Amino acid sequence: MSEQMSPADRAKYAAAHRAAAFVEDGMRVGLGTGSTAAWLVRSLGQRQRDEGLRFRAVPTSQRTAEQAREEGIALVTLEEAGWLDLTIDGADEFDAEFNLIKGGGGALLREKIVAAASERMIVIADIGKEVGRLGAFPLPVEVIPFGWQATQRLIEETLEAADVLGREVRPRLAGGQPFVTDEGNYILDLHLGRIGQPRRLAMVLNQIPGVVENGLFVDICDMVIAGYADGRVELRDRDRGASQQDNIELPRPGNLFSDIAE
Ligand SMILES: O=C(CO)[C@H](O)[C@H](O)COP(=O)(O)O
Repeated sequence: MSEQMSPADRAKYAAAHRAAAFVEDGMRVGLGTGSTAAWLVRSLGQRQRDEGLRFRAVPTSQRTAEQAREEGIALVTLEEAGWLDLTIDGADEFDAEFNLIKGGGGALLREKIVAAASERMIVIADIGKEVGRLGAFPLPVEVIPFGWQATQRLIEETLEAADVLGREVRPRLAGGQPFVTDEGNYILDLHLGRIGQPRRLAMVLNQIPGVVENGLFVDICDMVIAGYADGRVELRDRDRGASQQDNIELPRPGNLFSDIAE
């Protein structure tokens, strides 16, 4: 691997490269968003060039769509694809029950729709994203711009009523203005510290008027591929309840990859 890569990037690349091997000819594949997913898109582009792999992909963001086009990956809409064989995406946190926090990159809505419309979802992440309990990473909630302050207040009241300890809700900003998602919505980041019941919280949040979707992914992820800085990867399969370690020889990503390493 490239000498300039940080340990976290090496781990992300290892996980993404291993996950790319799960894509087969003719598949319809959901492509996630973020720096780990960007390594995946590069790895899949490489497989197309080296092996003649052919598949169609649904991107979860404009950012991923642009990168996939540059790699020559055939893109289709979710409407055109109908249903997907596999989605591969990053995560901000994952726990032992395969629950996730996603949306650090602001693409949680499309990411959840695409993952839920897939036979299988594989999460790729550096091992540092594993947590005993979700919640140290602020939970993103996508809200409609109309009356978003009222939605924020309703979320705060709901958290208070549910006795959630940390309940600071902050609008996400970009350049001093509200961050706008690909769907034209805003993001509120919930600083909770610790999420005791992710399934319950996900359901409660989605009942609040103005909330479009939240970044808790429960019962969606089927496999986690966790990467280590030395290139090792660990595959955890939800159905098999088993963990497998791979020591694969990683090809050097080279300078081509330096632009996508955050
Ligand atoms: O949910 C996401 C984007 O909305 C990303 O998957 C998540 O933020 C992880 O990003 P990265 O791979 O850059 O660490």
